[in-house]
Amino acid sequence: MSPQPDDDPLTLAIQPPPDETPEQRQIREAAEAEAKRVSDEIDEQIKKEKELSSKKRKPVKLLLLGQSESGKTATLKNFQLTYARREWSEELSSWRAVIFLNLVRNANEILEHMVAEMADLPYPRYPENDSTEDLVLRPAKTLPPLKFKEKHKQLRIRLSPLQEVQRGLEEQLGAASTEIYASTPTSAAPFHDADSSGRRAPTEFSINSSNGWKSALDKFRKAPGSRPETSNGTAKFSKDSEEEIAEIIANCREDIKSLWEDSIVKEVLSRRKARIEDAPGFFLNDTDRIAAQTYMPTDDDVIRARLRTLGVQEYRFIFDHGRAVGQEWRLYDVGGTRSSRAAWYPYFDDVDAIIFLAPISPFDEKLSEDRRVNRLEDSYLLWKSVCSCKLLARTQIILFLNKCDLLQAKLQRGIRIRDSVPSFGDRKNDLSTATKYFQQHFKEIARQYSPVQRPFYVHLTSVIDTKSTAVTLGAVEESILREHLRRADLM
Ligand SMILES: Nc1nc2c(ncn2[C@@H]2O[C@H](COP(=O)(O)OP(=O)(O)OP(=O)(O)O)[C@@H](O)[C@H]2O)c(=O)[nH]1
Ligand SMILES: [Mg+2]
Repeated sequence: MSPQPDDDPLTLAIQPPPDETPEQRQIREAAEAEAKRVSDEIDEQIKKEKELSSKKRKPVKLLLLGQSESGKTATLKNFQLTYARREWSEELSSWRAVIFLNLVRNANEILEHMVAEMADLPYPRYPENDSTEDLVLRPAKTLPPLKFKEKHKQLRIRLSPLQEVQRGLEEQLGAASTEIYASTPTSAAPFHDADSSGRRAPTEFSINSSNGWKSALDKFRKAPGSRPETSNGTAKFSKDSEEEIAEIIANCREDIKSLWEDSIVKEVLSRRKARIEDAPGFFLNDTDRIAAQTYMPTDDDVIRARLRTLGVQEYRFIFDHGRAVGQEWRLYDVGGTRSSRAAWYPYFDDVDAIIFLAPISPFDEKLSEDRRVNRLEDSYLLWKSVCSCKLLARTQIILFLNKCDLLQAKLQRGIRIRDSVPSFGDRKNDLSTATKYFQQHFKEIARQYSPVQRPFYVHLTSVIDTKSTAVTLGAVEESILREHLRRADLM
């Protein structure tokens, strides 16, 4: 039998005494009201703290934008290296195949130039409407022929297995492992049309986890022992193909080094204006280390490895230290070629911040996908479109003027900016003047085209330098987090 209300010990305990005087009753009721007020206040405080912590827990969304080869993926890798060490370490070994491919490609490219020079083939010509003077190439014959020796023929024969290795690796790593050289001309910002018409770009361009470097690496990892088929259907690499590839490359080590160090080969490259050392994924100065069966990639190798991003890739990290420890960040890394940019627009919605990468070293280079377009000019156009995009009007944009190391090296070689950028005029041709000049140009575009004025955040970077990039990312992290919380408060 359940107790009657009057018998309940708790009810009995809190009941006012039967002989309570009116004064005692007043005091008791006041005390009860005060206790309730304190209790309500505590409840309210708990509710607010819960709300704040759920706002904090909302993932920070960060989009990496910029033309192809601007350093978006390299920046993403720096984030992972700095804030998610465990995942980074787990992935390190998967990059071995990509680095092998980069090195092998370096060697094959030199061989191609050497063979062309031996056969006295004319130098490649770029389209008629290409206006850069240094690309107007002469036929090989105008210079005295180079004195190739037996050694060069031997190198060509002994290094021929590297062609098969390159094909095998490209097949296994998929489309991300090859660059786009020419595509149908597209505008700098094909997403712009979606913005102005108020329509969203088609969503089939959204995250496609079956492409991009992450899945390229996964494919390779899942395929130990697989037999990649060559174009004629024969299986070229048996057993553990990566180990077999490592062995072939290790056997070619001395020849690769000898090719790269040869003075006639250097002259070939100079005549053909092939600056392999400035191109993405250059590893020929590390042949000793990489062309070894026991080779394992270092942090720096992975940052310098080149694998093109396809589509849009999402990476989720829980930051393992720093101010944002425990906070989830979602980084979106996009493919930067002109034809990939239509896929960006759906990601502009609800993004906390954008890091825009503009490489400033290629002021005298053309886009590989459209050889009529100067790379710096393309970055200006893209920056203008991003700054003027209405959907991004209130989004924090951080500009990285990247590849400062390569710019420095170029200027030291005596390449004059004003030859490619006439408006640079008679300014001093040094790093500090050049970076100030480019920075001013980007700042002016932001001021002129942003629908709502916003602070101009800029960093001079060389994102292959992991130490200095970690410091930059520290500042970026703080500023993005502050903005993230401010936005959360407004919601
Ligand atoms: N020397 C130097 N190399 C850099 C720098 N930033 C990036 N790279 C290298 O340039 C190459 C291209 O960089 P990625 O990060 O792959 O370029 P991306 O912007 O992701 O290019 P897409 O995926 O094609 O859009 C890689 O090999 C990088 O290691 C830099 O500041 N200095
Ligand atoms: Mg990329």
